[in-house]
Amino acid sequence: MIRYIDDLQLTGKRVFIRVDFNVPLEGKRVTDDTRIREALPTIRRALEMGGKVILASHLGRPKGGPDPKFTLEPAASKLAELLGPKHEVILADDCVGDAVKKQVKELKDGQVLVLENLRFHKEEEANDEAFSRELASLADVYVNDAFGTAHRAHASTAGMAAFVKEKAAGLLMKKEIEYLGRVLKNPEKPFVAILGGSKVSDKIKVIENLLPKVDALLIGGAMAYTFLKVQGADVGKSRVEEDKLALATKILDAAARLKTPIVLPVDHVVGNALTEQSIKQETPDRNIPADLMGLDIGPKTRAQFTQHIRNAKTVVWNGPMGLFEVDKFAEGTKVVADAMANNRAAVTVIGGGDSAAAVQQMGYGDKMTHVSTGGGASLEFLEGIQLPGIKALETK
Ligand SMILES: Nc1ncnc2c1ncn2[C@@H]1O[C@H](COP(=O)(O)OP(=O)(O)O)[C@@H](O)[C@H]1O
Ligand SMILES: O=C(OP(=O)(O)O)[C@H](O)COP(=O)(O)O
Repeated sequence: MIRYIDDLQLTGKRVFIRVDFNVPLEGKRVTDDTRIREALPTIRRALEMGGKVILASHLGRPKGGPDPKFTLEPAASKLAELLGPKHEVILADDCVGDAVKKQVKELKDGQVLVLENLRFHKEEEANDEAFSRELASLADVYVNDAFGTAHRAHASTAGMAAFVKEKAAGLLMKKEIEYLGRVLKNPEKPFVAILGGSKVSDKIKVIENLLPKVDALLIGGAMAYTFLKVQGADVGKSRVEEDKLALATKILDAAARLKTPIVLPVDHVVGNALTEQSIKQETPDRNIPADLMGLDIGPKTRAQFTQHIRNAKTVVWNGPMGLFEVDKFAEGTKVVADAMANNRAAVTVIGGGDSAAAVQQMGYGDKMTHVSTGGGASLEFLEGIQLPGIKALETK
């Protein structure tokens, strides 16, 4: 059983909240504050419930020692801006040690203490027991709201849960488990999954887990060419994982046995380079000229995919339909986002990573039922793996 923050009594207690403030930066500027905004409901709830709020996160992949390039300072400033003048946000110099203990002790009502990057200590990623205990010593209550990092068994995401009196999931974690879980457990039918992105190998376990559950699996993006090659189509210079052809064959056979349609592109937008300078052509069918590569799904495929999405009651999508970073190859990704946004009768869930970024960028974010804040974490969740960060919250 997992308890949620609302199930706890927080008045006067030190509430240690593991958040995922691993946000993209340009210098000192946070270029996408989604993860910070998504953590606000839990932070606000803990403050309203009278808790003394301590936030901890990693940022980037520093090499196990302090490094100013990876300070949480930009994230803490962004948080202060989002929380408004009623709350003071204090950034600690470290995440453990006597100075931090003192700051926790002196924390006043309404103040929020942000600990410095957990990965400045190599013990964090090593899930070191002594370090876990040290983090736990700062907490009366441990709340994990870092869904984006829930696939890591680190001290702050898993280890410390064993050494705290009380533990619970935060509201973002709750939302992620609810919506991603619904897709896996009892999706309303018809249930359509759309997978794209660069590699079959990244999505193989997701395909295997979803195949028996979905009414149709739509495949776009570069990964489609490995499947098309197996089926005997000409794929030209498209990205194909030659060493995954046998695997793709196995998946197509499994789908045939289950009578689950795998819908592959029937036409493409092709080019000769991965840049805006590339030529752009549409193919009349699924074959690609020898000297060109498939960089987006074509208009007939877009229409087919749209039709499937329009009729669905549950849609889950992970991975772009083409080289969406280049405008002239972004149409397929946009059409899928648009079709999902316009199906108001369906539960629409976007796995994190590039597809989530594309959906936000294109302005469809708030039109989806749920856009996951986790890339790797949402993929592993959809693979059916119990994430260590969630498992650690289980109580008897
Ligand atoms: N046809 C294609 N040719 C080359 N690159 C592609 C193609 N389709 C998608 N991509 C690229 O794949 C990347 C996303 O792949 P991936 O990391 O697997 O997706 P996600 O992060 O959503 O799981 C993007 O950079 C996108 O431009
Ligand atoms: O951004 C993250 O992962 P993601 O890019 O897969 O969503 C998480 O914060 C985990 O970071 P990590 O992959 O350095 O452990």
